[in-house]
Amino acid sequence: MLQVKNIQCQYEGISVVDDVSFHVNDGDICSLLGPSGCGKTTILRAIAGFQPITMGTVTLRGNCLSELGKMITPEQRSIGMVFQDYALFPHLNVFDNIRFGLSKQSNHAQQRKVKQLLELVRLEGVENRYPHELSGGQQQRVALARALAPSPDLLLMDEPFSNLDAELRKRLSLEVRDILKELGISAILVTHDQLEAFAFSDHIGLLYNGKLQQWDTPFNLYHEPSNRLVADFIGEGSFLPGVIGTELNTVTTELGTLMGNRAYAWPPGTPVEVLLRPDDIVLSDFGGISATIEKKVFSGSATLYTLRLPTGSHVEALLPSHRDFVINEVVKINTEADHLIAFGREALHSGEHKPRSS
Ligand SMILES: Nc1ncnc2c1ncn2[C@@H]1O[C@H](COP(=O)(O)OP(=O)(O)OP(=O)(O)O)[C@@H](O)[C@H]1O
Repeated sequence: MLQVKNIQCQYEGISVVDDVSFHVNDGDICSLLGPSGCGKTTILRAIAGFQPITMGTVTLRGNCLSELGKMITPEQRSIGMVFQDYALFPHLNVFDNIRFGLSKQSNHAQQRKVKQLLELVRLEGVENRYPHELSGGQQQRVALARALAPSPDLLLMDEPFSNLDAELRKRLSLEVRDILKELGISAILVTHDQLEAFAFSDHIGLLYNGKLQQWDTPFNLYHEPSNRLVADFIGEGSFLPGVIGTELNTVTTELGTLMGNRAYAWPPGTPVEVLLRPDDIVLSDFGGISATIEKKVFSGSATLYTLRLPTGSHVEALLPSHRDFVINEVVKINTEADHLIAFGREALHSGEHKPRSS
């Protein structure tokens, strides 16, 4: 339903979004993820109609909204927007804030719609309060209801949960996802919080320096990063040196010969680095490689350990926290990595794609 094709955006002649393309299907919930300044908000503003584009097109349901020299106004786009600071009208109560976008409808239709939305976002009973009389989470729900009131085709959300504490943030983002899924509304969320993007989205676009590095499902972004930049940015993990083995799909490393779920295009003996996620490393009761606990970070049900291997290389392991290892303790480990991603060592730090034969 939304197609963003080869768009470029500039500020004062300098390109900050370059050749970005993706599409959003009906009912799809997506996120734009990336470090500060990578261009997420600029892309969202280009879709909303606040930011001109200097190349490419933005098309919604087949209608071109933006191209070079053309920008349909935000009000004519059938796109709702929720901002980081909620942008509620301080002089209007909750009911009137939500009703704001419905001015073209009859009074009766407005009343009915606002009541439905109050129920949907679970704010019945506070409709007469003013924004300053609401908690952050309640204000965010009002902002959501107001953006949903005109039944937009697409909802855009710019860091909508970032002013909330961690617990509320998590709960509200899942609630909002449920509401959007219930209504079948497509949405794009801008966030720099990857766990939020993982939990919220069907698809995620990872941006770096104004370029889209990968548009994929959260699972693939984590397990099948398309280049080194994505692998570095997403999740925890370590890169272990190895060489392509003689057997198909294998890489020989100091943790043994690892077998992945793909055929590598490099010839045997090519030096590579393999990406090992913390959940790829398991404790081994029989045999295995000795590793020394160097650091540990407790996170409730699991502990993230940094382990030093005999050669001095490091890997990370996420282990159930009921077994509590101490710093400098030596443990035996093995790998269980189905998605064995390798990068050519010559491509390190260049962000170059890994060769794949299939
Ligand atoms: N009005 C402006 N004038 C000039 N440069 C701008 C303007 N707005 C943003 N930029 C620059 O454009 C680039 C992209 O900014 P953008 O706000 O899209 O990034 P972002 O990924 O949303 O960042 P953040 O996560 O920090 O909000 C940045 O380098 C930023 O400094």
